[in-house]
Amino acid sequence: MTSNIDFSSISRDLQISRECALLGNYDTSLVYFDGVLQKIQIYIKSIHDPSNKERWIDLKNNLLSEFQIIKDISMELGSFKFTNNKNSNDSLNSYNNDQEVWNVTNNIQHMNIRRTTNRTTNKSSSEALPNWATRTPKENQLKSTMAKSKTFAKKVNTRSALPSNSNSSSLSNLSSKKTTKKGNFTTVKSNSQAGHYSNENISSTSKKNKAIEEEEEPEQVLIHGKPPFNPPGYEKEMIELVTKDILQSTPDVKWDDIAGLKEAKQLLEEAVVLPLWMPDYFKGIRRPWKGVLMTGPPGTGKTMLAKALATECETTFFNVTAGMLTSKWRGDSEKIVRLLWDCARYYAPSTIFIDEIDSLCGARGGEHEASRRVKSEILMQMDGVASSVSSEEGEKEPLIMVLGATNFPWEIDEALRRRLEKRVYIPLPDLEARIQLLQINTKSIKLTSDVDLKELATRLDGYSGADITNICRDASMMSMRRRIKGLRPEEIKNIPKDELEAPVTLEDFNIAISKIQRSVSQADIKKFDQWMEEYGAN
Ligand SMILES: Nc1ncnc2c1ncn2[C@@H]1O[C@H](COP(=O)(O)OP(=O)(O)OP(=O)(O)O)[C@@H](O)[C@H]1O
Repeated sequence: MTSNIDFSSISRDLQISRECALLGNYDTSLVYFDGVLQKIQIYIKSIHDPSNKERWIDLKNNLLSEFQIIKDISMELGSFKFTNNKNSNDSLNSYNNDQEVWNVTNNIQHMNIRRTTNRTTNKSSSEALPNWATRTPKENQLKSTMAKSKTFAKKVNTRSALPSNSNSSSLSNLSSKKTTKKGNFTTVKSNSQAGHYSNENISSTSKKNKAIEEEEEPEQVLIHGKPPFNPPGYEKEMIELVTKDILQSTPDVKWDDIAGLKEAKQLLEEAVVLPLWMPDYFKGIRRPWKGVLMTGPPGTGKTMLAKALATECETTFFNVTAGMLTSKWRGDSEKIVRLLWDCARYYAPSTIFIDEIDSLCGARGGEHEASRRVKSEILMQMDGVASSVSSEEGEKEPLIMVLGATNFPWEIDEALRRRLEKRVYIPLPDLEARIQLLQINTKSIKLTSDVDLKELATRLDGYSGADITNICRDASMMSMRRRIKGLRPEEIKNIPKDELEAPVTLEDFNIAISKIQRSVSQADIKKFDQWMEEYGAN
């Protein structure tokens, strides 16, 4: 079921994305980048050969870190907020001359693009990573730019929030702990140093930047009111992988962001919420499900469902791909699984989402030793968790829901299948869901009157949610592409924003639809139907 990947469109979009980033147009850059990552993700899901898959996963991870840098810069720039205080403009002007802290765009414009040699030159074209894939911007340079812009943002925010006649003593009330809350997460941060720096001459920055960075107390994130998880006996790097990369503070997806899939939403909610509400009832034979498997074609919303479940049910969300558990920790792979479950118990109630769970199984004949060990440990943890939750002793046991997702359910062996007791099919969107998808994806853009979403949805029969999102993204960029065609970077930078915001026309959609093919074939759907008939349980 290898997807036909359109390398040239990925290459073009990545190039546009990087150019936009270089020009300081981060929002557009992120939209393109997101599209590229999604296409690559769909392709990865369709690769069977483990070594080829691993190469593409590495590539995706490299691109993800590039994406994250652009996202961070964009967020930092967004945080440069000023009060209405008329002095705030003056403050800003005084910083403008400070090349060290202000030249964000210029620094990025002048960064070089690193080219590394493609080590896969002997591979066939579908196996070898294309040239564009191995280029990444100088991350260090971007990161140092980020550090500067962060420091700058802190100063500007601190300074502009102050009354114009403020002095150090009147700032003592700022030296308290500041607590912000988002979902299950509370951030406690001491800003006691704010007063020290706010009245100083900000243009002599570098020493003070350092001072701020050195003196600042790290943020303490409390999850479910608990301090950071830091068990003895594990390497720091391992703990960081689980608590920073796998544990996702704010999945921030709501049920309403997901088109269709009503039954899946209901089933998942019941599987997690009811045992939380009625722990006494869900004991013995009524114990909660050990795990739920979501299966279906790529790009149908499985990951979104897992994230929404965690958001809506307020459980701590652990988002992991099987590859993350096996690739880096080959020698120690079961240890990372134990740590993951310990962490999930600590922050319970928790949802552990394991994407590409099929890659832990050996049905393809290529099971690595690491995969085998990870799988056995997961099975043991699931058994352990389930038996403790169902304990009759009246103890309140931590609730951990394991959610697996796969595009290859037939690859999952019996042992794992048995633990994933509920098996839910996540299908391609029906007409109603396609209309909703188009509505969700076009809610922030203007459409001309000839665009009829219902008619478009009818034409998009057989397209996945991800395909439809890509079509909307592509269509929404058409007018911008027309406008910048043939222009030089300086000219592009000077185009007024409203000229780039022309409404999207039916013709734009037609062109996008003609370029983006259905990523799922009828034969694939048939395979899922057969598997669900035999093993489905919902
Ligand atoms: N039902 C849906 N509602 C809204 N957006 C959707 C839906 N299905 C897919 N999408 C869009 O497609 C993208 C990919 O979806 P998601 O990653 O959840 O799919 P998936 O089934 O997990 O795919 P894969 O199997 O490839 O991991 C989402 O970011 C979203 O933009």
